[in-house]
Amino acid sequence: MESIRFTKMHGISNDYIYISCMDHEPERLSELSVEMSDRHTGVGGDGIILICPSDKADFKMRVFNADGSEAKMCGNGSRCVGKYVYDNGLTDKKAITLETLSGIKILNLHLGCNGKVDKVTVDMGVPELNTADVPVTCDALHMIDAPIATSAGTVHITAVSMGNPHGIVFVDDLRQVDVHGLGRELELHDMWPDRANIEFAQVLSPDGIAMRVWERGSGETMACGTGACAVAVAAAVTSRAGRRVTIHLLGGDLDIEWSHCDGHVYMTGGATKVFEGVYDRVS
Ligand SMILES: N[C@H](CCC[C@H](N)C(=O)O)C(=O)O
Repeated sequence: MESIRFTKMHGISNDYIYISCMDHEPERLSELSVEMSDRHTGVGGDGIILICPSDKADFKMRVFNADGSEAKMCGNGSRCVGKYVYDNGLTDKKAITLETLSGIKILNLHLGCNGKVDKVTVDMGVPELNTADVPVTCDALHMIDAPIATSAGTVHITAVSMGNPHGIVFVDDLRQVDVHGLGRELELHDMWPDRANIEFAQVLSPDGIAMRVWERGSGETMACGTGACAVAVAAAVTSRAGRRVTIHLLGGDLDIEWSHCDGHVYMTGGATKVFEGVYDRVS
């Protein structure tokens, strides 16, 4: 039987199981994610996140959703990786680079009064709106408020990639949205060659947006960092809000700025350690 040491952490309640692979990487990672993510028979989480060595950056992050699919980027997860590597003494740097499947990200770590990381700002890079690069099947160069027929009637979708695909639906009242039914339907819509994360967003003010998210491969989560960035970009390109906004998610708030200077999206939010443990792998 293989025993796997892990640390449970969350980024505004988007909770993952973190496994250090600095010395050894478990096999059959997709199966392991399904097993460990189970909230009844496993540790419980939205997926697993591996912290690995890198020859291109200070560290490498791999993300597996609860259904075992591998994600190319995880905003909330990257903040927790920053906390993990600093608080566990793997680095003494407060600005670190993180290799992901969607490129190198830069993390700036903020310490609390206890000297541990409590908040992180992540340079999430440049958002991608070209439909071919999201990817989403669409004749137009960009998918902006495009009408899409669904079982709940026509919805209007804006497609954005933050290294992973997102479909954003702006609504007048989040309380009226069937996030689980419509979210799953849109995640699996055939316009997405690789499925997509689906965000429902209600603009509250020029600098405040509430959202809920149905994540590809994990279902509704309490928060999604890349999703919050995608919502901020979609709100700006459709003139619904400014380029510096607070996104209010079920699990907490994220501050997002889409910089006029370099076109990068910067996300700032919390990172929390819950507990450590050892998982005895069953299969
Ligand atoms: N929760 C993550 C996103 C995971 C993305 C994953 N669901 C996918 O793209 O398949 C975040 O904070 O950005």
